Amino acid sequence: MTGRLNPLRVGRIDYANAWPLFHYLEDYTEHAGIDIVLKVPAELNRLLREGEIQVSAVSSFAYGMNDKDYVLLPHLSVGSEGKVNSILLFLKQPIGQSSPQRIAVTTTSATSVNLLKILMKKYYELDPVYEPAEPDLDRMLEWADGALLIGDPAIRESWEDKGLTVIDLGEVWNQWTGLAMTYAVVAARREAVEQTPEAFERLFRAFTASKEKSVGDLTPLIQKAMEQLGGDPAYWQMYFTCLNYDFGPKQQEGLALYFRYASELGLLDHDVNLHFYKEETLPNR
Ligand SMILES: C=C(O[C@@H]1C=C(C(=O)O)C=C[C@H]1O)C(=O)O
Repeated sequence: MTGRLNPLRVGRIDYANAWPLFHYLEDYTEHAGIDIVLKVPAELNRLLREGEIQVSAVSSFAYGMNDKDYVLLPHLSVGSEGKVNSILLFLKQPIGQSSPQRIAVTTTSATSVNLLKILMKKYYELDPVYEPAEPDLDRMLEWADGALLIGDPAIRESWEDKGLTVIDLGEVWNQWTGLAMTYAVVAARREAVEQTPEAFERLFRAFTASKEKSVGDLTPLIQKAMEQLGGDPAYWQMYFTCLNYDFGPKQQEGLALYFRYASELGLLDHDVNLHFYKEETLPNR
């Protein structure tokens, strides 16, 4: 044996936005050594924190809360520089006409709920009350002035015409700051990486290969998206192209500003450092 006692439990976000990271992952790990746990982001955030899974695509905000216990797998993320198309605030009235007092926020998110709070406070200079709710737009708007949805439910609602004002949080963030925004990162529990470094190296290579193959030819993902979620090829081509799966200096700069604002507003109680599992032994990092 190679020091790999148990399969690594790997959290996979159950939304189309993360497909490129995962679509070929099991092919590249040869279906050995990993168990995939498919959940919405908030569930994965909890499972990783509790050590029920060792590595996961999680909300970037969840990494920020636990940066001392986690390390990042380099070059992997879900983000956008501009429109994200699936992190949407649906409002009954445009903000210029009437300020929302109560906003229902999906229980599935961590990054976007806090991004909304940052944008409301600092960009729109508004202070609504936020109430967590199951991601069901019609029910949310029975009692709220606006509702935040993410992922596939946001995509489905963006195809309906309910006479609502729709705000794309990735677009507002980019117009305001000029920067990219990163919604999810791939994080591992530090002690798990230390216990089985070879298993993580294999997993990291498989993630990178899955991402490159997915982005290199979107056709299979577009086909799957149409079968599972509807829409047409042009929509999905646009959707996967607006998203970005790298985590280079540009993405890190945007996320660092997000974390700074989150700390300023008391959404995080400490400053966040980005630790990468491979580079962390290098000096001056
Ligand atoms: C792009 C998206 O980003 C997701 C948003 C998340 C959050 O708000 O916590 C978490 C994971 C991301 O995959 C989306 O939901 O559509």
